[in-house]
Amino acid sequence: MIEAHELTKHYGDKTAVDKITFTIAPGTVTGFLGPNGAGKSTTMRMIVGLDRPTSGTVTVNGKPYAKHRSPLTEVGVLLDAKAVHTGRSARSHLRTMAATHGISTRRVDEVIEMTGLAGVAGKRVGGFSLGMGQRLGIAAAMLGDPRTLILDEPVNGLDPEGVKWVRHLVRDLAADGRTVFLSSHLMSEMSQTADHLLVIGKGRIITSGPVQAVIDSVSGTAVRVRSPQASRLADLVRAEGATVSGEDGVLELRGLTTEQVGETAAAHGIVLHELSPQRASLEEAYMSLTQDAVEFHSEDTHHTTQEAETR
Ligand SMILES: Nc1ncnc2c1ncn2[C@@H]1O[C@H](COP(=O)(O)OP(=O)(O)OP(=O)(O)O)[C@@H](O)[C@H]1O
Repeated sequence: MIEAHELTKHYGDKTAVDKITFTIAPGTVTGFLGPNGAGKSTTMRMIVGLDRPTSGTVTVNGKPYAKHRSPLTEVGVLLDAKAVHTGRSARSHLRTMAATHGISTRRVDEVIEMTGLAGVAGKRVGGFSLGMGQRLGIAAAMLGDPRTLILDEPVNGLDPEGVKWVRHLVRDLAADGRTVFLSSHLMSEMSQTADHLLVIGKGRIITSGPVQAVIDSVSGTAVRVRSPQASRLADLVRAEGATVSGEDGVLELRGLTTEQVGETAAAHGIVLHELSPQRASLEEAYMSLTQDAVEFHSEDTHHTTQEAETR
């Protein structure tokens, strides 16, 4: 469980995190989303005591991180996988970490096995690929068998097999009753991995809630209907308050549920060839939610090409 209350961080004049209050519940995977510079890493760093809040509080499993006597067994953290630049082997790096926290070497071997590093555990970490570094970072986070995991961009640099592995790993950890809080810019991956979302922009919470509720709050659900009597159905559902668009026997309705549309059709003997909810993707919802919070807008590609041509 992670609980933040009015958590705030200023860097000089810059407000990186602005009075955010949230609870990350155990037994769930909570995705932390937001554009570059939104304040995700700063929030995660404050949770694990690497940055001191300017004001407000944050606790993990009921206490500030620094107050835990054995933090590694409470909270597993992956913040910057590239941070481990060492000439030591992966095994020796993990053993050193384990030794300073009273964790057995058997557990080191377990996490090496669990993260698929067995074949390279004797190799120098400095020579690791980005993906191997991520796996090592996850192994280190898992070392103390913690109740809470905080993972900043855990799939960054992983190949598709690695991405799938992280997805299953975090889902299993949450199913075990653990708290998993992870950030990612990969929306399709997040929609498959997370139960809940916390979306921030410019240091403030934009929205939070179950993934589908967040998507529906933005787009609402449209209903697609195909019928040989489409125009008659369109008149009926309009009378019930739906907005209708479409042509050639295919309608897209908003404002009614699939159940309501089906029942209206049945009550008037209208034949349906298709009746399906049309949900927006998380990516579409995310873009719409964060459009005012993006600090670093990309230039329009077309525009850039034209500029390049005139140079
Ligand atoms: N040590 C620092 N000193 C000054 N400003 C900082 C520092 N760390 C972060 N910031 C600023 O705080 C804001 C939030 O940064 P943060 O790294 O938390 O965002 P983020 O959501 O993790 O972004 P990204 O998705 O790019 O990793 C940014 O404007 C950033 O420039």
